Amino acid sequence: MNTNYTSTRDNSVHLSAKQAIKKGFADDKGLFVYPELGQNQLNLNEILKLNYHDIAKTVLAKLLPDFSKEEIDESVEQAYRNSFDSDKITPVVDVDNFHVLELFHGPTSAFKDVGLQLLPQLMKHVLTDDNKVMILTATSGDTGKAALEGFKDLPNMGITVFYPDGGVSKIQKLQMTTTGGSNTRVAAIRGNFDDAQTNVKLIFNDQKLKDQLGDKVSLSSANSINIGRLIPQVVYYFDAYKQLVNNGAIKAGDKVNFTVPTGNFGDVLAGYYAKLLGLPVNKFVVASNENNVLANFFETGVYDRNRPFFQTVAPSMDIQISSNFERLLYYKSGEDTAYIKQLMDDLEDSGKYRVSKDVLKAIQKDFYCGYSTDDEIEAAIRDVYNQNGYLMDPHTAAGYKVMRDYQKLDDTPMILLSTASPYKFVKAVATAVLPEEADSDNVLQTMKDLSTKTKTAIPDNLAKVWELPVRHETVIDKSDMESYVKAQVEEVFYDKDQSSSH
Ligand SMILES: N[C@@H](CCOP(=O)(O)O)C(=O)O
Repeated sequence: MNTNYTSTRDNSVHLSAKQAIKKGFADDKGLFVYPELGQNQLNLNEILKLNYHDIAKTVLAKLLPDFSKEEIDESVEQAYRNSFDSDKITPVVDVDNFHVLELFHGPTSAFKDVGLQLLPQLMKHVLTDDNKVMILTATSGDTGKAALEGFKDLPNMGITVFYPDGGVSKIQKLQMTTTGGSNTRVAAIRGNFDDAQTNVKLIFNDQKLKDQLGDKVSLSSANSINIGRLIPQVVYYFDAYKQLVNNGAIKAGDKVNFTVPTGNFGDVLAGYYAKLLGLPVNKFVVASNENNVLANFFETGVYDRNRPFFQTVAPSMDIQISSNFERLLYYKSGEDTAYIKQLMDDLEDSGKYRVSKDVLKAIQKDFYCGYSTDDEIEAAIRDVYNQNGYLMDPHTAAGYKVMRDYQKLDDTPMILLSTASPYKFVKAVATAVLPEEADSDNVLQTMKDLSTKTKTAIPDNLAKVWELPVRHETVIDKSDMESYVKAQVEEVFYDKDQSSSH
């Protein structure tokens, strides 16, 4: 068996990709990583000849070596055959002197669909006949709905989503709470995203709960902490580069920059994996919102989450513990798992850690980081719409502002990742381009007016979500998440007669 994966916190761990996907999260609280990722690169010239599906198969074959060719082919085809409204899956659009990589053409209008249409298909090949898995997901708005949609009604799989009560947009909430399916569960928690993510991680490592669930039921994750969610995102970096080569914007081998708005650091880490696998990238420009822990880290080398938590107009990035940053530290420290364990223990004990000068320098070599305030996000949406007729969502707009700052230093061709449809964040977008309706409580009407004014189509799933009955109204304390999970495992796997209204 190929046991290519280890833990960021203990290099004596050896697991296959299938085992890592099934577990989602390491027993030592670390994340699964593929050591020496840069040692065996992909052939860029070959990749440039492929369509999206075939690039996906090539990347997966490299990073998930214990999946058979048939398993990978079937998973990719099932994931992407009919679910996206663009043949390109993730099309690149030219705007001004930069390119926008639109990642919101999937069934829930967010980039999370790219990973979460594929992860459930991979999971089918991971579970043996009598295995059952409950997928636990912490969301600040986008991952939740994409995970619910991906895992809905799949045999032997259940999906439980926790979101911060009052901490997501009205439409994000509606998307999640109207989800059908007999195996879907959604609970708002009294707390923020970091509380949800921290408690989900604690639940994964709760031995008493594992004993109660027994051998046949395991828990796993649909967040980017799971390599099966993260690796599919590597694909669109290669595909975007190919699109630029094909439309003559760059020549094969030229370097590009990517700007990535991010909270949990998964999306931009997937880009770094693409670079390690041979994609010619000069810089990754990382954009946060006012929860600017990462931006401060890039200046000081100190990751310090002891600060107020802000609810911003870009709620999916309202995150102060960027889980995947741990994976970057692993690679940038020379895969020093003892060092990573020490840093993460410091974070747990005191809410902060300081990296060495060498590690900070190594990170700054590939990454630049900045942040955007709510006012800057609003101005960016307005300016780009007025000047270029292109409508951005608030997260993409946060990226735009930081990208413009960085472009003063470097004129390498730039690709800005657009992470979600503007129609998921109608209030913030209307404030920028439809100010007369910004205060309206009628979000559906504002959505329609936004579409009329900007001559852009409302994605089907977001237009129809208003007609669906609300099925999930549970609100719980964060301290009750574990008992909630236990009860949902019982219902989903052992009591098929239960009403699916939760
Ligand atoms: N931004 C996310 C938060 C979780 O991030 P993930 O990429 O690790 O799933 C969200 O919208 O839920």
